[in-house]
Amino acid sequence: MSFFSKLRERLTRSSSKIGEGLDDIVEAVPTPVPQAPEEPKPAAPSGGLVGRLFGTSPSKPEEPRRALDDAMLEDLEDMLVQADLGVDTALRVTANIAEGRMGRRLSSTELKELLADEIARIMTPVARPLPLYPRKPQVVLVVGVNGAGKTTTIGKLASQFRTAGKSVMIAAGDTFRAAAVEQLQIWGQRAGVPVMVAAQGSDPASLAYDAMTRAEAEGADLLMIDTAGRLQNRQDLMEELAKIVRVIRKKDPSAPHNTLLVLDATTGQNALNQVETFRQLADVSGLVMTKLDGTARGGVMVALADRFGLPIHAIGVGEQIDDLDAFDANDFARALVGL
Ligand SMILES: Nc1nc2c(ncn2[C@@H]2O[C@H](COP(=O)(O)OP(=O)(O)OP(=O)(O)O)[C@@H](O)[C@H]2O)c(=O)[nH]1
Repeated sequence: MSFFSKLRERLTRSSSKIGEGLDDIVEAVPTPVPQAPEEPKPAAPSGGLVGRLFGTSPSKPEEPRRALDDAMLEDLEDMLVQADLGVDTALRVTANIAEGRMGRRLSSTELKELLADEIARIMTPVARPLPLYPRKPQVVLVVGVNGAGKTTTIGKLASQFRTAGKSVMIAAGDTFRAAAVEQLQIWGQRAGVPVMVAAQGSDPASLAYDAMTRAEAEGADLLMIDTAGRLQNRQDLMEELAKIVRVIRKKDPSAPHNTLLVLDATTGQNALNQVETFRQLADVSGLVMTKLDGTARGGVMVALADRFGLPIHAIGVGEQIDDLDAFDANDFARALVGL
């Protein structure tokens, strides 16, 4: 199954929330024909947005339509806020949809197309795969709260890099949690990648240093370093992360080359707070969003992109090794609105 099919199939809780929300908005106050003008249809559809909107659109003549007015915009805004886009983003998206269309009679399909387009416009600049550098080892520091999906993401990424012919090494930097280390070892085995561990409770920075030394000696392309996610004591965590960075910079002043923040989509708006917090703790260079399957809160991705503009490198839609892929703005936007 292609990742897009998987995304569309697994994003159903978010997409039905938005898709059905849009159906309800249009059907709440259907405008009888022909009280108000419809969206103008060009004579010859030419593909792209115009073609999708007016030419090949599956919108049938009998589809209910509602004239775009302030009340409809307010409904749209409320629905988007409830779908976790956040107030600012919902306002901006709604205003853009309204521009030049007041009074037009829109079908739900047309509204979905318009919304997908607005979402894609916000998300396209942040849809950037994890950049790969010629530097060996490229050091990828992985941060995020416990349970966000760091271990799983490291395992999935390691497996994909291996498949792409890269040699990868993992350092289990959450040395306090034996279970976290074990999980990482299991993922390492699955991905066919060595996992460096240290005694429970030992200094993660010292493990990071040893891992750097080994990765350099073995000529590894990538070193992925897992970290603890205890936000209960921010000061400790900040010092721990700062020390890891200090120590690996003794080996390579340009490291870490990426600091990935892993976020759990099911936390909704809380993901925004986590970005704020981790940006104070570490120099976050990009995001990975996990658990988009089984949550109705996928809209938070749009809020994240709109608020922070940080690259979104990958998204996770399940627990299996191939359930992570690069983030594609158009695929995501269309899947999210239920198209
Ligand atoms: N449904 C779903 N579950 C996921 C996804 N990514 C991770 N998980 C699950 O989320 C749980 C936590 O993931 P971990 O990778 O262990 O999270 P972590 O951030 O390393 O957490 P700690 O090990 O507690 O620090 C596990 O049960 C994973 O299987 C995803 O994309 N979808």
